[in-house]
Amino acid sequence: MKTVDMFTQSGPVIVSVMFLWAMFKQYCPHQLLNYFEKHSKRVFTFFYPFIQITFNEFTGDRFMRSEAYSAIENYLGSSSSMQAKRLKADVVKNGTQSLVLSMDDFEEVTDEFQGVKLRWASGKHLSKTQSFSFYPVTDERMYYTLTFHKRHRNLILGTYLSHVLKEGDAIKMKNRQRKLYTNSGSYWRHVVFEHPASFDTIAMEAEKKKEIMDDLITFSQAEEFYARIGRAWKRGYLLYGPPGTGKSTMIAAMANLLNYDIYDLELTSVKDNTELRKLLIETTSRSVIVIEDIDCSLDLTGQRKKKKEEQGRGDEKDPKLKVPKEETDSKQSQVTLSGLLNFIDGLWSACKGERLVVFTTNFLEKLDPALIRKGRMDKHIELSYCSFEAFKVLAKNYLQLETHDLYAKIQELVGETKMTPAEVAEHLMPKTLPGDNKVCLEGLIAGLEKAKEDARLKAEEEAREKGSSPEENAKEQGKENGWCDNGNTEMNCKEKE
Ligand SMILES: Nc1ncnc2c1ncn2[C@@H]1O[C@H](COP(=O)(O)OP(=O)(O)OP(=O)(O)O)[C@@H](O)[C@H]1O
Ligand SMILES: [Mg+2]
Repeated sequence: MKTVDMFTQSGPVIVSVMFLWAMFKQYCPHQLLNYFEKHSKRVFTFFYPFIQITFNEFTGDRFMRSEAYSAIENYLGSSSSMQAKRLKADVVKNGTQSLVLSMDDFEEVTDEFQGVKLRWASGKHLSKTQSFSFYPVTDERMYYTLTFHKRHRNLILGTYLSHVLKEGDAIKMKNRQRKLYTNSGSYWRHVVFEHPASFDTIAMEAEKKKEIMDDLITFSQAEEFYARIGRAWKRGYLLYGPPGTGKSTMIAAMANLLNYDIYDLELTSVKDNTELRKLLIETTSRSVIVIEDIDCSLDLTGQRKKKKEEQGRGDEKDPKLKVPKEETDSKQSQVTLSGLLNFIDGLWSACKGERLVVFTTNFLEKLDPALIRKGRMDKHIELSYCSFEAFKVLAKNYLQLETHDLYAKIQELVGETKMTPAEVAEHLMPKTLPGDNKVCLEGLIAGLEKAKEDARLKAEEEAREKGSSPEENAKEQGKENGWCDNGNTEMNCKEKE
């Protein structure tokens, strides 16, 4: 589309009209002048080819900053720093401190959208408020005005303004300081969230890592999809595996990837389902709601089964319609599985914005199948003992090593032992600075050999007690813990069989 510089083209016309009006005022009879003055505004508006929109900093309620104003402020940030001569600076902390620039009062910048030029200007209303104070208080109210030619009315009022608001909100989300919330009883407290974990540093098979990242990114961009299919914009993840395999680290990496806040929900300190509901309703959009060690947080299985027996009806048929029995019985009762399931399924259908719900557990088999069925926990992710591929990620992070003569030995031992990434990482920590890579790798080999020997002795001892062979006993032991020989869960082993 041809770009039209409307301001340059229309300038001489406006100047001529104003000159004629001044001449007319000088020589015109009094009554006629009055008449013209009365109608001059209307005439001027008729000929004035531009439309002007004002966006005030405060809405009707003087204490509420207008969302549109702050979105525009963010949107204009980059063009302001390029074009305006006078700028205002503010510091934003998001991991590191960074400067955010916006245009100063009574500055102007131009913007271009689909070939149409527009002009943004900043202004300020000053008024003196009535006050009993010795010094008069000055009330400042900022505003932005947008000016554009009236022939672009539809484009600007429709597409352009929603583009500005969307872009402005996205910039605001990027610059904001993220928070880690924890609950103490029914109140959330927060600290600044600055965890360094990222998917680059997570030790895991590259293919699996990519699949998780793709899933997260697809979810975060799927607002229209969820609206179209009539589902709440939420996704449940269940992270399971032995202690020290990176479940908590992965949650931090997920939040960092999507730029989300984290709500770490401590269920044991929540008194009842009413408190749980309050806490969950208070969570904001673009957040990860985490319930760690779900199997330890509640006697989930027992309470659910007991409740089922008492009520004699299926709990999970339509959880949205039911009021948890505990809420009606007693305010002192504990959080129950049915309460938790109700909220996961139903509550956020009424809340705007996207949320991830992440459960972690060391014992998958202890969880009630109703809690982890697809739809509630959409994606089950196993974090397991350190594989050779995972070791290579750790070695790259900790030692900046791509390969080494000792890798072959490590590959062999890692395949035969169950060592968590946390333990492997501990061996790779340099003992002196600068570290000696060979010393670290030899330390790891010694650790792996010891773990292998310990496992062999343990299996022998248990076999002696049971009167079976060490190999059979090791297999039995794996099944009891829910883990197979190679560190995979029983469920996974079955899938593989
Ligand atoms: N897969 C991994 N990738 C990178 N680092 C890891 C990984 N697993 C564990 N670690 C390291 O080990 C430490 C402990 O890991 P983390 O707390 O994430 O384990 P977890 O699975 O949550 O354990 P738990 O079940 O006891 O809560 C982390 O600080 C991290 O540095
Ligand atoms: Mg953890």
